[in-house]
Amino acid sequence: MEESSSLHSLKIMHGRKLLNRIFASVYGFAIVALFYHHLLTLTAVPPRGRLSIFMLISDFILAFMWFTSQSFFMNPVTRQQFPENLKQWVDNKDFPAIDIFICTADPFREPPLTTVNTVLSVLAYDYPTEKLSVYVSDDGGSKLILFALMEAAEFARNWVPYCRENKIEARCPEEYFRRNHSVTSQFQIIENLYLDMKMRIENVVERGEVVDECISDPQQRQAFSKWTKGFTPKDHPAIIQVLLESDKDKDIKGYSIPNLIYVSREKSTTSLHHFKAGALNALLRVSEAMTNAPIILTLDCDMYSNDPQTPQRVLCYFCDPSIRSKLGYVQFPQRYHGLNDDDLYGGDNVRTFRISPSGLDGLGGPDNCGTGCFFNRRALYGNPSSVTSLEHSGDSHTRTIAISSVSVVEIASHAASCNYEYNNTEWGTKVGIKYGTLVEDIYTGYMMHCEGWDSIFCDTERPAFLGEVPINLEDVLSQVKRWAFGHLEVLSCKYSPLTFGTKALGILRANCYIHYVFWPIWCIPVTLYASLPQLSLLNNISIFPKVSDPWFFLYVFLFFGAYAHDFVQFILFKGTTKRWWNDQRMWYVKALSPFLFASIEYLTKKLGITTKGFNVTSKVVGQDERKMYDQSVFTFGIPSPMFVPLATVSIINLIAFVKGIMTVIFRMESLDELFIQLFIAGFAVVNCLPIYEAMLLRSDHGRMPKKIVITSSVLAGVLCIAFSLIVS
Ligand SMILES: O=c1ccn([C@@H]2O[C@H](COP(=O)(O)OP(=O)(O)O[C@H]3O[C@H](CO)[C@@H](O)[C@H](O)[C@H]3O)[C@@H](O)[C@H]2O)c(=O)[nH]1
Ligand SMILES: [Mn+2]
Repeated sequence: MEESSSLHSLKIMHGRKLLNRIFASVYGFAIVALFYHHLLTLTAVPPRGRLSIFMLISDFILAFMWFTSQSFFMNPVTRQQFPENLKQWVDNKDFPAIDIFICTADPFREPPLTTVNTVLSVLAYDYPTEKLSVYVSDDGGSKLILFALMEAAEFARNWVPYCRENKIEARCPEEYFRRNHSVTSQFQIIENLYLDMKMRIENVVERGEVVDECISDPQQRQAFSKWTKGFTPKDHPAIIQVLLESDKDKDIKGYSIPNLIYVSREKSTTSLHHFKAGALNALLRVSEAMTNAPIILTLDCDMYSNDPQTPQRVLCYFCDPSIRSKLGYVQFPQRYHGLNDDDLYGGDNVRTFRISPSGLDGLGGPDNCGTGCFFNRRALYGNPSSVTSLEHSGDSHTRTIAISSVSVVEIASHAASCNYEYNNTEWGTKVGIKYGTLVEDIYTGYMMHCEGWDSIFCDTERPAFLGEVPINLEDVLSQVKRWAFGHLEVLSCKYSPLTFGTKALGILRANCYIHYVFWPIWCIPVTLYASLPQLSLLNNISIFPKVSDPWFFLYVFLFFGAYAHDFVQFILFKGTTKRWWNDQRMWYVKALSPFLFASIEYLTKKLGITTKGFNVTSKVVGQDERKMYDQSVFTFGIPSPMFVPLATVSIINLIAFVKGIMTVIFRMESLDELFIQLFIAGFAVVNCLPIYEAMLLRSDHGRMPKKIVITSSVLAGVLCIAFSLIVS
């Protein structure tokens, strides 16, 4: 596929592949040696022998995670797309229709203006307008969202032709006006229109309701009348409102404009809703009744399009007859705007959203990450060879009745009802986005792979989509906790990658998913490594080889080898040293806190004590918060229990480190025996510097609350004393 007409290329990076494999072999050998050394130490006299068991457990888990992670590096590939060659393969008029699904759930955590910007950025795609339909799912059932979308529909009539005529690259208006300032009259007209719209939306949101004087059009009034008495976000009938219809509505230049449809699925307190998965499935059914496009793009409300040519890029795959029949989805990485230079909280998640999917790409396809994913509609209805899927492969061309007609809206409303969520349907098990976990994205992609679908990773130079990251620590930790919890649900489900996955995908591919779902287990080795060597150091117990012992070098190699490998991967994905440093620090933070909490919550749920819902990540940014984030200062602010393990561990490490140094200075003892422990404590102390600062030195809103400092200090003290008593 390298001729001048090819649509895409795939290159195996042979050099990298060889290096990765050599490194994996050497490192693997070193791990075997480590276990041999463990065997030798286990026979030593207590307390060292007793402690060694814990270090053995830690190292076993670390080795397991290392082993499963190696699959990501076994077949590195790069891809390129050549959309300029598309016309040789398919006529513009034969482009397949695309249904775009945008989910929002809470107008107060997800500002309607954010959703509006995302909607406008995709309405303005460089794509035949009559083939684009944008469906917005509003899980909050909020008038505010509907109002904002009505405003967006009006503005789109100006915005879409403006972007096309001026070949604008960034078609998210907020971003465009932030970056561009021009004096041309056309620019100023459109900017004023945008600012007016923005003001109206923000006013309504601030007021918290859509009052009568905000509505001018009788048709709009009728739409709002569906919010009858007794309507609550958790209990209301389905609402479907066609806001733009490409057959009827025209932009200001007289051209047709894409469809825009507001959908708020039925909610009832007696039925499960399955969070985002349920919302997407409702859209799947609604869109089937209305436009039934063969390609579906799913987006979170904050992920705006940053490249109007993205659909063409995707067609390079969907229009290639040699891969089309088995292609389940094309995934773009999650990338973000608004990160600070050093990416304080590792929000970029390079490992999760770029390094790992790119590794899976060489083995049969990346995992699905929920947003920025172009699905083959058929793939959501069955395996590649299933007959039933044929019914769903229709194109909007075959449609004859207008989507706003009473009969179509009635069918669509029925499709958005709760009836599909009761036990007897196949939705969420065999059909659509899969239920049963808070990470419906990973699980759905994984099940598609098991059914025989392939996927493709499209990591373009210019990010195709840009989203928002949480910029305060508490939000970051809660998001990670939800993901970790979701992974445990996949790990323990009927189709666990550990059992079903290894059979369906083979060990190499399944390993990647095993690595994902075991994610929270990092909490065990990290917690043990962050406390035991330090507590032992305080009691002068050596648990690692002396510096003069040849085994010492094994530890040095394992530590620096792992970090160097990680660093190189990070840099290859255009990371910087500072970002890498912050990212590795966040890895500890995640392991010590949200992974631990998710595991505990998961156990309590299994025991039937608690339940867990989807805590929507806040996309509202306070000014104070933004300021601290931009200055790269950690925000602890609220007294979250998730900060306790972090603070406790940082105190223990500091005490141990100080004691170790004092021993060297004042007692002039050589640290031959305790060197590794002192090194680990020192490394942790350097990582914890922002925590000490937040505990002791700061007085702003982001400092660590007294309650947390006191609790953690007491806990650290208790641990130190308890440990001394046990080992003495
Ligand atoms: O009941 C719900 C809850 C959430 N959402 C939507 O789901 C999306 C993702 O929610 P968010 O709070 O932003 O979670 P994140 O952790 O940022 O989302 C990541 O992780 C999710 C799985 O946990 C994936 O579904 C997302 O695509 C992925 O971006 C948002 O558009 C929400 O509006 C719903 O539609 N209904
Ligand atoms: Mn999000």
